[in-house]
Amino acid sequence: MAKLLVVDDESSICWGIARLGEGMGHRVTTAGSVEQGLDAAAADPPDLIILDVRLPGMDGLTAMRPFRDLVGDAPIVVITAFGDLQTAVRAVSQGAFEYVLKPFDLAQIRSVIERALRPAPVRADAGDQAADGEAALGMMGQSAGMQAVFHKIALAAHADAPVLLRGETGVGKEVAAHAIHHSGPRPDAPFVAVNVAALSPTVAEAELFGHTEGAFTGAQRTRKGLLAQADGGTLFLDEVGEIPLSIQAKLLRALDQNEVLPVGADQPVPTRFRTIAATHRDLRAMAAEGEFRLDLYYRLCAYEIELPPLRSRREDIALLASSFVHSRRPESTLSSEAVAELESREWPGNVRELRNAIDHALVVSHSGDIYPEHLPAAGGAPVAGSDAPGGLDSALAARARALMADPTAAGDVYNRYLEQVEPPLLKAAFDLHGRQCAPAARALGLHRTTLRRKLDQLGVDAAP
Ligand SMILES: Nc1ncnc2c1ncn2[C@@H]1O[C@H](COP(=O)(O)OP(=O)(O)OP(=O)(O)O)[C@@H](O)[C@H]1O
Repeated sequence: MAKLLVVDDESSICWGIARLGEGMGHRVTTAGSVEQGLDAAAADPPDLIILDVRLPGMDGLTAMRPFRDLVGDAPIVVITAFGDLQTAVRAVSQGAFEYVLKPFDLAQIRSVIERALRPAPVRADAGDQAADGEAALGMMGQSAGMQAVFHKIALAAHADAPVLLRGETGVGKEVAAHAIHHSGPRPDAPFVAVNVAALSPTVAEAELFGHTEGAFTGAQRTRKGLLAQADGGTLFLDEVGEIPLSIQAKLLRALDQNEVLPVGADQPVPTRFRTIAATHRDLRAMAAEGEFRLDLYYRLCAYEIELPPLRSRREDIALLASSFVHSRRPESTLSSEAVAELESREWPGNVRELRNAIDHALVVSHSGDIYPEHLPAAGGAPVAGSDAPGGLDSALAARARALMADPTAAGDVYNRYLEQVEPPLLKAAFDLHGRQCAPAARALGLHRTTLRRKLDQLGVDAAP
């Protein structure tokens, strides 16, 4: 039997966990505030603490240190309804055993209790480093998908394992890489970002590994490569799927041996850094096709974090959009109609595209608030480098959703939708057939007078 202490101001949660703990054969004490919890822990130190973050008086995260002083290494499980990146990072960096999001089910808590009380052969000491670099932690998201990402970032920050960030273009892989670096133990060490796709294959080797004076035409002096510049810090390899095969073996050797051989040099230069790589491509599939070395893939991907596309976490759109508006022009607000329109779109370019749409709207709306008419047209060109379905289907789906969300279209959505998609078809057919109604109508399978009437309505000069 173990002693559990539950600190939460929601009595129903205390009650539920207490019944669960007792059912598991443990003795459970509950407290509605940190202050009461500290008194209880001082009187009878528990073997496990389950601690809420938002509490009246001192908050749960601040309370972790005084609890630690009382209970030593006993596991502390943090629970919160308000997960954000800072909370996750602070909880993990202060040695939380686990970070559980509300609402949770009791089966989840049961499994955490079982694991927390299991004697651990080695318990990782997450150390005492406060999470600095808060500026880099401006990563936002309230969706369950982003909460899970924050948790993984927090775990990754305090491990040295190579991280692979996966996700479509614009989902936030680079901000996540910064967050991992700045939340880790060496936030002031160099963070060297390399966009591999932007490196020309001819100079990639010299850029990455450096070169000696005279190593090739134009190499007028010795230059330190990016891998050597990252020494002691983090190397962020963006678009790592684009790295030329010819360089992959040399990169793998450098990562394995913690040294690089600059072009033209005969002596390696030591360098030790953590790698964070990012890609929107499926590296495993590339490896199967022989386009990416499998051994390099394994070397880069000890820990994988998948960033979900924005269309699968629509609840983040209003939060992100409002904060982009606020950070650029605090006196403007985003109307609820604009939010509905933004939430209806597909965002193949993800958060980057959303941010650009807000920038566009801020220009168009001059100094006022933002309404749907200020936003750029939905479903722009597919975003380069994206595997997202950015084309016609998503543009049409976005229009459909916008109409469904428009109260003035209620009961007439079908006709209103056709009114929007039909004109480009009719005009294209008309133009393609030399602005002749008869052949255009034949190609479309419409009666000639029907086409003429429709073109008249559109204001297209369709005289026979
Ligand atoms: N969760 C987030 N909170 C706030 N801003 C974000 C978030 N995710 C992305 N952004 C912003 O969106 C833009 C694109 O993000 P980022 O460059 O990290 O994407 P990426 O996945 O690395 O894109 P690419 O694959 O094209 O390089 C940046 O301006 C970034 O600040």
